[in-house]
Parts: sequence; C-alpha cells; structure tokens
Amino acid sequence: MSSINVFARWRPLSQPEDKHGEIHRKTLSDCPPLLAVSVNPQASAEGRSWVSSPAFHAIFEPGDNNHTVYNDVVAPNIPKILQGENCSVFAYGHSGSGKTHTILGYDYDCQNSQKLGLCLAAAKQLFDALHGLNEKSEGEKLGIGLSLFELRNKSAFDLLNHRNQCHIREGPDGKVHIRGETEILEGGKVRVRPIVQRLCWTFESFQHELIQAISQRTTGSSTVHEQSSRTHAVFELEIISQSLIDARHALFDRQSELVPVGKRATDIRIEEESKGVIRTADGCWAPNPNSRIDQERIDVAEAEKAQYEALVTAAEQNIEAILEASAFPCLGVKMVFVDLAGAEFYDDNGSRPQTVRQTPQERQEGRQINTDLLALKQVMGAWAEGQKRIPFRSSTLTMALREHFMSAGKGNSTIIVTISPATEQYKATLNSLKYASLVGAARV
Ligand SMILES: Nc1ncnc2c1ncn2[C@@H]1O[C@H](COP(=O)(O)OP(=O)(O)OP(=O)(O)O)[C@@H](O)[C@H]1O
Repeated sequence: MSSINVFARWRPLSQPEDKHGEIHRKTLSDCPPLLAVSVNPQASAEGRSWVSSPAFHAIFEPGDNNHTVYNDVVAPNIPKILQGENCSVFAYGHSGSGKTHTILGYDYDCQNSQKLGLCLAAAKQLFDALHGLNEKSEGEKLGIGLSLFELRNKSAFDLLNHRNQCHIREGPDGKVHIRGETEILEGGKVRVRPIVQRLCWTFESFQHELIQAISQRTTGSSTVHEQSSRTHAVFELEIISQSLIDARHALFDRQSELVPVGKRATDIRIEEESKGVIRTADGCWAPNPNSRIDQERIDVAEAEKAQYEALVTAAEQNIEAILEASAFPCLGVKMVFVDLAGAEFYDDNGSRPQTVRQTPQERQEGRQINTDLLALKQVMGAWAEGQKRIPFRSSTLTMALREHFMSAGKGNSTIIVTISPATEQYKATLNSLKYASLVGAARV
C-alpha cells in the first residue's frame, strides 16, 4: 500500500491556450485499483508517449467539478477525522494548473456546492457531523478552530492576524512550533503567542473568517499568469471545545510565568559560579581562594524554577487529560489543506515564456518556490518509502509541514496533482506527473 494517496486533475484548456492545441492523453487501468496515465505532446507524435507507473487513485477530467473531486478525495477522510485520525490534503502543480481552484475555489457561495473548494466543503461536512454529535451530547459542544498562514521566502505570515510575521522553530521537544508575536508583560513575563486560531461554532462563522483571511493572500506574476499565489498557504482545521482552548491558554500563561523565573535562576547560578574563579596574570582562569559560592542562593532560585516548571507540566497534563476524557475521539484532531505556490517552469533552452512580465523580486521568489517544492518532493519521497531520516529541515516549507506528516499517519495524506492539458505547458505537466508517479508508486 502506498502511504500517500495520489490523484491527478486535468483543468480545462483556457481560451488563449486553444490555438496551440491539447496534450494527447490516455488513462490506463491495467493495474486496478490504481490508474496510470500516458501523455504525448500531440496526437500525431507517435512513439513519444510517456507512461506513468500505476500510481493514481483517480484521474479527474477537465469537465469534473470541485464537488466530484471532493466526493472522491476528501469525503472518505471525514469518518477518519471523527474517529480521531489527522488527515492532510496537498495541492501540487505548476503555476496556473488549478491548485487554488481546487483547494479554495473561486466561488465561496455555499449555495453552489458544486464549485465550493475542498477546504470549505470539508468544513461544511464536518460542521454537519459535529452538529449531530453536539445534539446527542449533554456535555461540551464541539466546534472548529481555524488557523491560516502562508509561507513566503523563508518567513511565515499569519493571515488571521494582519499578516503578522511568525517564526518557525524547533522546540526542545523536537516538535516544530509556529509562533507569533513575543509580548513582554508585567513582572518580566514573556509570552510568545502561537499563531491565531479563530474559534468557529457554525459553518457560517467559519466561512466568514476564511473569506476575510484569504483576501490578504499575496498574489503576483508567475511565468504563467498574473494572479498567481506566490505563497504556500496552509489551512488548519482543528476540532476544538471551549475547555480545550481554556486549558491551552492556561498553559501559555504558565509558560510565560516560567520565563523570568527561569532566567533569574540562570543569572544567579552564573553570578555565583563566576565568583569562584579569578583571572590570573597570564589571562587564564584559576579557582578564587578568597571567595565562596553561595550555594543556598542558587538552590533557592532553582527550587522556585522547579515550582514553576511543575505548574507548566501540570498544565500540559491537564490538556492531555481533557483529550483523553472526551467522549469524542475527534477532539484535537486536525484536517490540513495546503495550497502550494505554483512551481515556475522554463522553456527547453532555460528561458522563461514571454507571456507574463516578472519583476526581479518575483523571479527571485520563483526560484525560492522551486527550491521549496524540490525539498517537499524529497520529503514526500522519503516519507512514502518509510525512510528513517526524512529531510524535513531542508526548507521552511518542509519544517512547517513536519507535524502534519508525522501526525497524519500512513494512508491519511493525499496529494492532488493539478495539470494543464495545454501543449505549450507539456514539460511542466510532465514534470508534475513524473513527481506524482514517483510518490504514488512508493510502497511501505
Ligand atoms: N478544474 C478547473 N475548472 C475550471 N477552471 C479552472 C480549473 N482549474 C483551474 N481553473 C482556472 O484556471 C485559472 C488558474 O487556476 P488557479 O489560480 O487555481 O491556478 P494555481 O495552480 O493556483 O496557480 P498559482 O500557483 O500560480 O496560484 C483560474 O482562473 C481558475 O479558475
């Protein structure tokens, strides 16, 4: 079994692409249940077809709408989420191939559910399911916490907090944390806020938050079109309850109280230990016979630090206890959608197509996007093959997505490779298919 479910989606030919014609393509079903694809720049170019490995769970045709894609790709994950499994869905493809159309859609009106992007359609189905659970339960109500950030040029930006810059750090626990602003509070307390999570108790409030946030997404010119998303956007939907959120806030408070106490203990230790040595005439350090370390002062400071550390541990355990005691296995479970920035592609001779003008900054961003996507490709390949060392640290994108890979479990990650049927984009389409073929063919 492959650990990543791979789908391909052909988009319709756009009007300007019409004159150059369509890639000749065939879906092959020789190895059920997986499909392969054969492509050829033109129907007449016999003998030059490239054939993928049997890697695809389904291949969507240009006439298939978002609703069809949702039913095949995302809907089977909803029962898994409700049973307590994390899931993630990535859209990968070159610029202009239809990633944003798939993940977000360009029509957010939920009356027209045929066009709704996968993220909103999933939220709608999840809210329907949560509503059923909430009705039956006497206890706490469940909702969805939405977080949304984009990655651009090695930085992360919080779209639910005025695009504030966030920092991606690996913590002492080995987990990657995405942190927002650092606040200095009274008494030297330091609070490093996590990225904003909006609590939504109805689909309508979720939809409102999402639409507001995505209006802040960055667009620019790619080598293909002028409204290209120049960032990787990560949409995180977490099943939450009020007591889980309150417990997390309590943990942040305890962590911020620990910071000045921990710093004081470290300062006192350094101060006392430095009394115990003196500098000799030749510039070396030697024990100071006239000074005595005040061990009691160090011990008092360390004891105070230990008290505050215990409070942090208790707050962490409280979160664990809330999750374990919940009647709902889905509490704290995440569904993540990633709309990757479009890979830039070049002509055979390495030059860019002349269709769209790019600024030097956009060209630089294009190179960074390609570097990120290459790193992601390597991570997906290593992860799909079950390798021990997965190169998550090789880019900000893979660092930020590390937790999603680690927590999604085998079989719960999906990649939709969006592809264009335009002959002029054959090379880029072929690249995307080769990549998908590689990931989909990997077995564990
Ligand atoms: N399956 C589809 N059906 C109809 N229109 C589509 C489809 N896929 C893409 N399009 C249209 O093609 C254009 C480009 O699509 P989109 O913006 O989703 O590309 P993208 O891959 O997100 O590009 P970029 O990475 O540069 O942002 C849009 O106008 C979109 O509406």
